[in-house]
Amino acid sequence: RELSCKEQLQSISMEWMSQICQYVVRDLEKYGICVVDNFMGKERAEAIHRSVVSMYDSGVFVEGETVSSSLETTKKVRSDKITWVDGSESNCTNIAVLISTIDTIIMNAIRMKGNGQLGQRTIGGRTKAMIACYPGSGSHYVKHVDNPNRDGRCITTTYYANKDWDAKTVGGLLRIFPQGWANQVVDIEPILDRMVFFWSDRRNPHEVQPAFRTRYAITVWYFDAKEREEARIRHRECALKKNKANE
Ligand SMILES: O=C(O)CCC(=O)Nc1cc2ccccc2cn1
Ligand SMILES: [Mn+2]
Repeated sequence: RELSCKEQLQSISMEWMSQICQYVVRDLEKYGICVVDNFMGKERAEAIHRSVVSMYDSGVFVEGETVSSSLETTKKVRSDKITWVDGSESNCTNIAVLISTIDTIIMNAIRMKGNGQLGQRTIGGRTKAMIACYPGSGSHYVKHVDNPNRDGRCITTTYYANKDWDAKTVGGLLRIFPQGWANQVVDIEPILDRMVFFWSDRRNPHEVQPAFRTRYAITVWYFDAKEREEARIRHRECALKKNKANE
């Protein structure tokens, strides 16, 4: 019988967990970026790869929105296809284990800090998991900031599910331009079972370079409780203003 999500989680040793949390806390606070390899282990990583491939083949992915740079030309700023899952969907048990593992790491990283904060942030909630597929043939994502205007998202966590990826031949690098590092860039190959954590705000502009092979990534964003609440209030106020204007 397939182990339940809970049983699978328990099998992940607590020792490993606390090791990873230390890296995440240290690297996020020091560099704003943390890369962890062999995050789920080879067997589970390959199962996640199979799950996202079969989901993609089943046609549930939709176009990532294209932001028109001006009226006449709707320049394609991104060409990924996405689908959102919470892990309860069919064929998503492994993704549910991935999401729970990231949750545990983030929550324990905060507990480790003692003051209940990670980088002066109090984490309060997260998005569902966004599975993105770059269908190859040069698909990319132009340089952007995930959260430029305080929408509440504070940590971006992206997991890569690409077998035998070789960026020298098929591109697809995640390139981060960390603010305050002069003109240094951080190039991250989207290899199988690699997990990346980085601050979602203007500290980490990043791009996905053109990929010439199908490229899968699973992203979960964690909210800063205070910033999220403030964003909700601003959102409600501007909705009220709009209603008043329409009356
Ligand atoms: O796949 C990677 O290496 C990262 C790709 C990436 O930056 N994806 C992404 C996807 C997004 C989708 C909606 C809104 C904001 C978004 C910001 N970033
Ligand atoms: Mn992004």
